[in-house]
Amino acid sequence: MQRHGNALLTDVSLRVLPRQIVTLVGPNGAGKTTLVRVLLGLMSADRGAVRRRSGLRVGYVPQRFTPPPSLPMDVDGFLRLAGPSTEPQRKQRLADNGANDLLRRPLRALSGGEMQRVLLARAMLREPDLLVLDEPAQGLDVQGQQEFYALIARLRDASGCGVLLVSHDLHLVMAATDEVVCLERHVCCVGRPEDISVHPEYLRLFGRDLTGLAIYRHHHDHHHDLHGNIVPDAAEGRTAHD
Ligand SMILES: Nc1ncnc2c1ncn2[C@@H]1O[C@H](COP(=O)(O)OP(=O)(O)OP(=O)(O)O)[C@@H](O)[C@H]1O
Repeated sequence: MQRHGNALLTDVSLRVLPRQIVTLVGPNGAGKTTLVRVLLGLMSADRGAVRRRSGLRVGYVPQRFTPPPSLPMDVDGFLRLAGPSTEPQRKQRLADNGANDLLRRPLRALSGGEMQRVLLARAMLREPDLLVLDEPAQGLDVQGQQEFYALIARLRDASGCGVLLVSHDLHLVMAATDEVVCLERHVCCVGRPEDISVHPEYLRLFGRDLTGLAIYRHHHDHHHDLHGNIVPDAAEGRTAHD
């Protein structure tokens, strides 16, 4: 996929199965959001195909949502915008997310963590087969992120939906994910966390200290030109870089 002569995504392939949590990690500008937008049908790729199971329902949780001042509504009003639902259903979705007391709260009064739970409740009201979350825990503290990822895993267990999660927080998502896909405009590395966490290639890509806060080190046998195209290092006599 190219835009304005820049290669945004090249040779990307990924699959999300029912009940599976797939986490997309990669540095800033790696194309994670672009890939999510292609998968959601909001952008079209120049080549390739997106295959959806027939009748697939998708729930989406964006990176962040700031309600405009011109939208004075409470949480219940916001959830009603998601589509037809009853008040007990809306209450239940909030309760599932540990946000029981937020139904009558003005949307603009919510904390960052509360807003993410409301956005998740809104996505789950659609009873999705696939839940897509683009860096949903950004802005939460470490404990808040851990709780949020654990909540996503519980919702997956309860509903059986597949989950595609975008995250920078490799060390936190490791516990909650079934498969990690590392993207830097192409797929650098993919596998089950327990397998790739001991794989030399994975350690080379992400650093060795997986017990503490993971140090995000990204090693390559190639580099990218100014347009994002992949250039093998051997072609220019370069050595691998961090
Ligand atoms: N429509 C577009 N036209 C041109 N360039 C674009 C377009 N959309 C995205 N880009 C560029 O593509 C690159 C990838 O952007 P994207 O938002 O997908 O990355 P990301 O991995 O989600 O980054 P971050 O972690 O910073 O959110 C960026 O350099 C961005 O400027």
